[in-house]
Amino acid sequence: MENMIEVTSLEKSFSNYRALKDVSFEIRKGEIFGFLGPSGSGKTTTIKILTAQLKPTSGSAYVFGVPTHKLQEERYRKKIGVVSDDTSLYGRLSVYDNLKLYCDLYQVPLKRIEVVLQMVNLAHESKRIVSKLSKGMLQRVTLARAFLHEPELLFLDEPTSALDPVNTKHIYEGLERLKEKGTTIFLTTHDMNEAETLCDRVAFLNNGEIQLIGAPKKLCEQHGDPTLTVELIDGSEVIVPKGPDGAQQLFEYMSKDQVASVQSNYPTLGDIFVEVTGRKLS
Ligand SMILES: Nc1ncnc2c1ncn2[C@@H]1O[C@H](COP(=O)(O)OP(=O)(O)OP(=O)(O)O)[C@@H](O)[C@H]1O
Repeated sequence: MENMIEVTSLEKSFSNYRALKDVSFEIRKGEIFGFLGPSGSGKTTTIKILTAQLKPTSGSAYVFGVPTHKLQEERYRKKIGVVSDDTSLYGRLSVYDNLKLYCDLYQVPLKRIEVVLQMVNLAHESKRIVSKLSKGMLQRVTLARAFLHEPELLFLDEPTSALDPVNTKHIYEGLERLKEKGTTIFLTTHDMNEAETLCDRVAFLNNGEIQLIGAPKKLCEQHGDPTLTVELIDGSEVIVPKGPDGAQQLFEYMSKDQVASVQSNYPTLGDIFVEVTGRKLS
């Protein structure tokens, strides 16, 4: 599969502080890739380098097969969408007028506004003045704006941090739809559930270093305990090993109709993060 992003031995220092240390990863076309790390681990710095807002100190970063400094060119800018804390919306204008300005800038038909407002559950709020919106609504307008020009590559810096569960679910559905259309998504989050729900692969970032990369399910299997917990109908629990011995035990419980449930003993991504980095994510 074609790579959308290729980062090799990336370093970023601010004065003497090394914010990114020998960071390497690639992101395939059409993937949702999660960058997970606690506050200060270097997630935003990475996004800023990948969107040409910051220059790396050393190492290389390629997006669409070109070095990131070329991304300022209009033909590449049009293919990228970025959502971060910095909303850059016009406070005195309505939601609709903010999006209209963006349509003009990116030569997008105005009918897209309705589509993206529906994606972020703001279809009935288009006349609201931006300065009067809640933090969560602002976050959703920023997402709508990033979806407007149907970018090939989306950078989302903690896209649901201000959202309630209903709107979070709405955004997840929107992101899944974009993925189905082939959009590649680079997502940073503190939220392990978000990563497990959305991401094809995740990288754990800690103190500017990548400590683990993989598909959430695979990571859980690799770090899992090779046992099953069998809950019996009398309420007791038995741990049985996976494999032929466990199968025999399970068969005996089942043939006596004693099994209420069977569960794999997999850790969550959060458990693995603590195991690998020695620290909690949030
Ligand atoms: N312009 C800057 N000048 C000096 N230090 C900086 C600058 N930008 C980031 N840093 C430092 O680099 C480190 C990584 O910051 P970064 O914003 O990338 O972390 P983060 O993982 O995105 O954190 P958060 O989850 O809180 O947004 C932090 O220690 C931060 O203080």
